[in-house]
Amino acid sequence: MLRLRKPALGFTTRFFSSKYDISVVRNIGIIAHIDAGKTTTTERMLFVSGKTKRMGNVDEGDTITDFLPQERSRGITIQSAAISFNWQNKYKINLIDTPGHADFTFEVIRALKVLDGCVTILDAVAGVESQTEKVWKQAKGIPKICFINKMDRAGAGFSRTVKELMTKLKTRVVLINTPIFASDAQSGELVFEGVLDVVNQKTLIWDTRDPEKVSINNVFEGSNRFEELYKLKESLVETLSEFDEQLVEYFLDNADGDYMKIPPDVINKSIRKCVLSGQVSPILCGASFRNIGVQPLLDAVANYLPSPLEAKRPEFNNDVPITVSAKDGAIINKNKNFCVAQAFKVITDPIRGIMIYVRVYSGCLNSGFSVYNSSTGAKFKIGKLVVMHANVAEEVKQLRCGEIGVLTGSTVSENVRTGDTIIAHNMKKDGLRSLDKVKELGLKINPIDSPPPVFSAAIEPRTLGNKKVMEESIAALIREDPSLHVRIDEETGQTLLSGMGQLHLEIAKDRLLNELNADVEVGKVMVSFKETLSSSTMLKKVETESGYRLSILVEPLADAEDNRSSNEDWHYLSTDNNFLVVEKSPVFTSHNWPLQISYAQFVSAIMSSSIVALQKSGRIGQFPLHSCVVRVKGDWNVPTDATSVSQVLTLSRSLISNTLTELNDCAFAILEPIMNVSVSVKQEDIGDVLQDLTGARKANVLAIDDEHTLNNGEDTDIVFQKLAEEQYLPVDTTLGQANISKGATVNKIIRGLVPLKEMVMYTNKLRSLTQGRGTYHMAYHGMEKVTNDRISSILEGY
Ligand SMILES: Nc1nc2c(ncn2[C@@H]2O[C@H](COP(=O)(O)OP(=O)(O)OP(=O)(O)O)[C@@H](O)[C@H]2O)c(=O)[nH]1
Repeated sequence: MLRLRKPALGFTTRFFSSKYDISVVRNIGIIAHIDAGKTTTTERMLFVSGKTKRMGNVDEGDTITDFLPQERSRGITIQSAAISFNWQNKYKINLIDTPGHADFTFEVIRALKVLDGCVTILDAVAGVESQTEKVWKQAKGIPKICFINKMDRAGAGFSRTVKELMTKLKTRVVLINTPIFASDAQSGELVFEGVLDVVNQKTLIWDTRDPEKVSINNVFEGSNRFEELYKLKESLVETLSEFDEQLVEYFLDNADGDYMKIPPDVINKSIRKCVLSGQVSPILCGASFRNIGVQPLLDAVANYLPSPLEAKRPEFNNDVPITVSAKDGAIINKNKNFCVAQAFKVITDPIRGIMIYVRVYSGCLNSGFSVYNSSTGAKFKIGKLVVMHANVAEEVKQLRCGEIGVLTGSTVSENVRTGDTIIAHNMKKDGLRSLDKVKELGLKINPIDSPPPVFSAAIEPRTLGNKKVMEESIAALIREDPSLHVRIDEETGQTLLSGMGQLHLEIAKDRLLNELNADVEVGKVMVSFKETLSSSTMLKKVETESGYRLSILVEPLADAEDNRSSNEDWHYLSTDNNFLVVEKSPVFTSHNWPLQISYAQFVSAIMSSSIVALQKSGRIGQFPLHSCVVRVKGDWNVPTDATSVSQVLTLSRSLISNTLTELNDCAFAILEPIMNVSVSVKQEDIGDVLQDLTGARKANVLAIDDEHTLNNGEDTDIVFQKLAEEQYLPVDTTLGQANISKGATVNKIIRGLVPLKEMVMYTNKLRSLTQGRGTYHMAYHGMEKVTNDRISSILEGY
């Protein structure tokens, strides 16, 4: 028996204090459908790496990463938690465990923004579920490893899940290990006990009572697993050879044409190359709950996922030269001392106050640095820097290129929001003096998109005296979670809180009442409708005696996208798919900037006024505007001696409101959220469920498939179907050969697009139609114009 566990480091040990080697850093995320086992796998990773001394369990509510009271009581992940640990005393892994529930999709989006690689977890019984497909698409361009978890469950199908991965996610795969089962002496049933390691040509069998004990044995020619291993290794090498000529050369020159003679380091190098170029996804299997398969998964993270040196570059608003050096990491604009970081998460800690999570993309951030927020134009000093281990903080002096850490301190809280770009300069005392005004100070990493909120609820203080506490508490919630939105209804004066779903609003209510002690009453949860424009407004212009000049119009997003040119600068307005477009000024350029205020401050002022003006301007139901563009013409002017942007703010707000007021009613249309719904039912219930969906719920049914079908209707790819058929896969002994192609259960999946309004209270209806056997999952698909015959029913509810 070997012990695979590494010595515990404890929470406060800095991993690589003196010499910093960026190539050993792995910034990874764990993504999957709800309940696939993300948190359980994270918890086991922390244990086997020596980070924790005991294993937490989701079911007992004592995990490290799910530390919010709501997470522990409900057994689900609500917010993504970041934790750092090391592996093999060499690799430093910064891991983010993300939520699987569709209502918390923003948490996944913002984590993916700063991650370099992902582990996708799958439930071996459920296979590729709808949210897996969604997060896979969201993680486009990020190298991914797949871990087929829950191999211990009855009905687990390893090969069936691999086939689904290939056909539904359209990915090429290489099998790193496959399951090993043993026959239970008493029941005769197959019990999952370990894996066949294809790369190292070994078997790994876990002692489930002690997760650190693993029995590792070579598979020699003539032994009972050799034939299977040979076929798997052949398939692995053949797939890699399609993408890696060096491996073909090695095979021909050094391995005498024998797949088994290619050593693990050569295979690992080839897999790494193919994973980084996005050509294949390595597949591993295990049962985290039974502590099986986690160590090989961590090896795969270290071996195959990119370091920050190899990771995809962030997308910037401006073209700027980026080079990479092994010592310094990314160097932006040939300036080694130029630090660019992005804030991706804000939390309020009861002891430390506001904490801003950042990812450093170039240079170093030091505690006490003067920094610049190029998204808002604010300058401020950062306080302490810390690295988080879930909810435990370790103070550090510096965050270096590629690292993920947290900014703290009172100045930080007022000056940074989620998505902002932080810029620092490590050369002079006044770190900002020698930076290029537009190329460096104007550099912004594209912000983090927040999907539109689809549900809202009115919130009222129980007494008038509680109004201020309520407003401050809502502001604190939104600062942490920008996928929550608040607006005041102009007509009723009510405060409306909107979010991604019913659960999202329920959790927000819970936090307002119990964590933030806001004594509020929350009304009925209602669907959030929007309005949009079908034609542009007139251009409105203002010119003041003191020298301000602004020309603004509002247009439909589709029109602005059709006419997009390099002469304009696009800024996302943080909500409702709205944008601000600023046409380039021929007067104020990078070389000629005589103004006291910065470009970032000017843009930020118009962004704020646009957000407020667009929220109030719907004509038919007074809903917020969606998919619109506020365009500022390039002839704008600000007096050179103006030190504040308050005038820009006031003027732009009234221009936008006035030009929208002048539009005809027929230029507005109501939009409603449409959901991607999949309902899983028994064959005998399908008729009733279908009738209810297509009748009362106005569903557009796209497909009815067998569960585990390899064809997911919508966009089947013949090439991947064929590749999946040709892929060598071990027989799913737990299911029997026939089940690989036929599907293990008789459940049917109905997939369709349904207006969210018609899905309210669906849980109860489905329960009664299926005697509690049916389940469903829905996720936001998009906003669609409401047909004329439904407008009155929508307005009735408001
Ligand atoms: N049988 C079995 N159950 C598992 C395994 N891994 C996780 N589970 C169980 O599956 C359930 C969900 O596990 P979680 O780790 O919370 O799943 P998750 O993907 O983090 O869930 P969300 O974050 O809420 O989406 C819990 O009851 C776990 O005990 C496994 O390997 N085998």
